[in-house]
Amino acid sequence: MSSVPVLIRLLASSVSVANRAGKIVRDVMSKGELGIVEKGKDDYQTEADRSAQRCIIASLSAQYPKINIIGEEDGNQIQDSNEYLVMDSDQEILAINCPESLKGVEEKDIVVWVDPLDGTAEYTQGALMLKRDSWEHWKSLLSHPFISMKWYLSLLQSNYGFLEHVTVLIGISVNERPVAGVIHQPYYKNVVGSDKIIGRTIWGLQEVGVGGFTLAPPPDSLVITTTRSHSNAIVENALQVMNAQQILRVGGAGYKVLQLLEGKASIYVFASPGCKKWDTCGPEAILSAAGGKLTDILGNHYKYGASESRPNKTGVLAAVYEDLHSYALSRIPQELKDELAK
Ligand SMILES: Nc1ncnc2c1ncn2[C@@H]1O[C@H](COP(=O)(O)O)[C@@H](OP(=O)(O)O)[C@H]1O
Ligand SMILES: [Mg+2]
Repeated sequence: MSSVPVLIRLLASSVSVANRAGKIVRDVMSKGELGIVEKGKDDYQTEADRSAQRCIIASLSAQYPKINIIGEEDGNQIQDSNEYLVMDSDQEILAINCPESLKGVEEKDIVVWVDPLDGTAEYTQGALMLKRDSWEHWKSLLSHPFISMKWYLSLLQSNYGFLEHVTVLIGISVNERPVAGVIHQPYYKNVVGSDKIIGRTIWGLQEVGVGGFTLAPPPDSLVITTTRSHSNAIVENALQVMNAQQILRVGGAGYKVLQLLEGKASIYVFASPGCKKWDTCGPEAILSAAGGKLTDILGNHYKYGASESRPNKTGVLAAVYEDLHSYALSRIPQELKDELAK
């Protein structure tokens, strides 16, 4: 076991702990007590964010004490977390042949970025689906302060509301660059043989590739994916200049990168400082392991060293093909780049 390089062991542990965190996310939802805290404008935290982060940080730091692990939520108290300790490792990942360039990586060289629940807005809105069999519930939603008629209709039409947009993200960086990552989708519905399976885990590793899903080429027409809950005038401006056939507004950075990887969207454009390092580290690692590229709106890569500032101040631009990324970059007007770089 100890002959397996630390980077491979860490990725295998991250896959296992992300699965457990996904179960925590589902359990909090089914208990129905979300414990919502408002961190800032349009920025919420729930009991699921807190507990899933405790589980991930406690489990990884118990096994890899010298790794610097940074989570989205404050207060990484790891006392009382024994119930959450996950010491399993994904066997498929453990069997991977480590690329030469990563064999010598030591714990002290690694920074891990954790977003225990990406798409919190969609998660809290998903709670509205809990009592979906009750007519009284649907009637009461009509007067809900956060729900427009358009949302109401889209909620009525879907089984899970926006819960499929929710992901657990773990990004592994070395020398400031993301080299491996995990995106777990707690509400993904899957049928294997006659069994209904809920949840899936996608991973990527530099020079090795990706797993947990089927990589698909981008759609024939230009489809842009972007935020559905954090838009503003600059974000919309950057969308307009793309000349897209369709705009897919979905929640979470992880889910948007999944849209690229599964051929549902061509480019992810978000011209705003709202995303943070934990939103992009894991997704960027997987996207680049699949041959894609994630940068800011100016075309520069983010750095993931522990001392980097948390916000991705100059936005996100990503695509599964380099030429689509270059196209998108060429469409962004200089004034817009200047505005974000201010
Ligand atoms: N204006 C803003 N304020 C706070 N967080 C923002 C934001 N814009 C984007 N984000 C964060 O970036 C992630 C993706 O956002 P979006 O779904 O709008 O594309 C979300 O992560 P979390 O859900 O983990 O908080 C979201 O909170
Ligand atoms: Mg997030």
